[in-house]
Amino acid sequence: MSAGPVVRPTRATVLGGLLGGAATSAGIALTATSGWLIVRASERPVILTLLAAIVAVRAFGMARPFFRYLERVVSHDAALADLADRRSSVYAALVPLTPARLGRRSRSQVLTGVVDDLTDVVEAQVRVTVPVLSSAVAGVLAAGLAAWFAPAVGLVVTGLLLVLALGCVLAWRVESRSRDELLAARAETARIGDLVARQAGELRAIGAQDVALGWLEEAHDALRRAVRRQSRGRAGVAALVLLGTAAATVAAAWLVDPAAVGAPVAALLVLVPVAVGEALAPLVDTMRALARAQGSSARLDALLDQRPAVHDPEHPAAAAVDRPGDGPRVRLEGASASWTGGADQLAPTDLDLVPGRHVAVVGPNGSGKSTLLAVLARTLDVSRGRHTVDGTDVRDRTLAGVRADVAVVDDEPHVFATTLAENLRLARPGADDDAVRAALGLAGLGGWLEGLPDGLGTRLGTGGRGLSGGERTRLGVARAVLADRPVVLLDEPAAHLDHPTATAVLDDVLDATRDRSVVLVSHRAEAIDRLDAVLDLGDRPASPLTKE
Ligand SMILES: Nc1ncnc2c1ncn2[C@@H]1O[C@H](COP(=O)(O)OP(=O)(O)OP(=O)(O)O)[C@@H](O)[C@H]1O
Repeated sequence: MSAGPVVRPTRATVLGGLLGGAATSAGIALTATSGWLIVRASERPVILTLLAAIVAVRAFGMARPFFRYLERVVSHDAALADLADRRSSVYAALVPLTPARLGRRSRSQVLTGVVDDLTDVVEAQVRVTVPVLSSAVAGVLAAGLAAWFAPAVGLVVTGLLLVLALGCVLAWRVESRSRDELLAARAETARIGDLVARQAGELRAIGAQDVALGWLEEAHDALRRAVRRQSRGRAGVAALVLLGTAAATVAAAWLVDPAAVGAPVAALLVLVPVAVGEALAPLVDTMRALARAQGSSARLDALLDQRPAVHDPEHPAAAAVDRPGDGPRVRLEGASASWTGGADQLAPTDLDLVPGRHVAVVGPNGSGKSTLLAVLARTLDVSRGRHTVDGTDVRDRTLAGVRADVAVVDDEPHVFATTLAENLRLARPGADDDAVRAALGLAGLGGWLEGLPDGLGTRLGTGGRGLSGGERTRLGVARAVLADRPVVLLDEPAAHLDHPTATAVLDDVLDATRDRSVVLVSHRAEAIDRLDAVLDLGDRPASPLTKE
């Protein structure tokens, strides 16, 4: 899926552009007719002859905010609706890419980036498409009106419009070029600053502090140069627009003959380039929004155009009906996997899971423990070897079918800003209160629940009750228990807990999942003695079950 073109006129943006054009034209007409009125009034005519112009000045003065308001309502309404639609479709496109195609950034970082980028792209409708259309409408009207009074002034205004268009192109080039340069320079400054701050002790110990400070100085210099280039570019474009307006005003004053058209009309014509320059100059600034939106759109496209790591087969096999126990038999035979399609991050691994069997997975950092869980949860497929469920290769089954058997508990279960009951029911919508209470009890949260003033209705998360690390982990376990899936994958559930809490939590987890197949990734020795087998991924190349 692509984020779509940045500038894409729709019915609403065209309507917004026309309304904006009416507002900008009213502003130009207000300046021009005011000039006419002031000069005509200085001739002290009969007051009645000025009435039409006075009414016109008032009408233009009121029309400008009126049309601007309508333009804002129409264009913002359309942009917000567009944002809602595009967010839904982008989230839907992100789901199949999660987690394998999202890189190593956390999901919240990915989501924050996507939300910001999408907002930039949608805002471009309001900040770029509408002003460009408005300016085009107002510019053409002003040039036509001036040409009607004096063709030469019409040509001058047309020339000014061309200068403004050139200013926009130059501004867009300045912004597009400086965007990448500034982003790279800022990232490099932050990276080296972080290194110097975090590793200060080590750098001092090896006498490399001055060298590192030199790198920081170089990074700052590069950032300064990038900012200076951008500022110079912006200043140059602003000067071009101002000089163009001044030159057009002088040219109009030189070309208009007050004796031929009368002093009031001459004043009106001389003021048209001033009014056009003033009303359309902000268009140059919209090029910042355009360049930013194009960068955001390119980032979104790069993310969303990826092929998901796993997908449904064309002709899925049916799930086994006669299972040996209460759950599936899951087997890995020489299974290896890669996140990127290159080198394997999980070396050939064997695993045999049957209901009631609890297996610990250990190994040093980066040995592929979480990758193994991703394979079992089918967010990643094996690159070699076999992954079967009840004898059927999982790639012949639907993703939903395989995942329906699996519950995953990671080291930081998310607590949503809603009630305790709703936080649990995410795992099994429709579960009644008794089932929710039972799951909390099995996860060791029974006593905690009794102490809550509002029981299951207690609000958690932002604005609600906070949870300790242990309570949070148990909440994740309670969700897995409530989900009632036969295979439970636990990714370092006790990672952030102290020793006694970790022991208690892991004991409760293993009791609560006694009849299920469990794979527990852990660096901690606390619970491992209670498990049926230990799979050591640090023990390469073979990966035997070392304890039976
Ligand atoms: N979503 C991902 N995209 C790309 N590479 C990844 C992704 N997740 C993990 N990796 C890489 O796969 C390799 C194995 O990582 P994995 O998280 O499975 O190891 P681990 O044994 O669980 O490590 P740790 O104990 O630090 O959690 C690492 O090199 C890691 O950088």
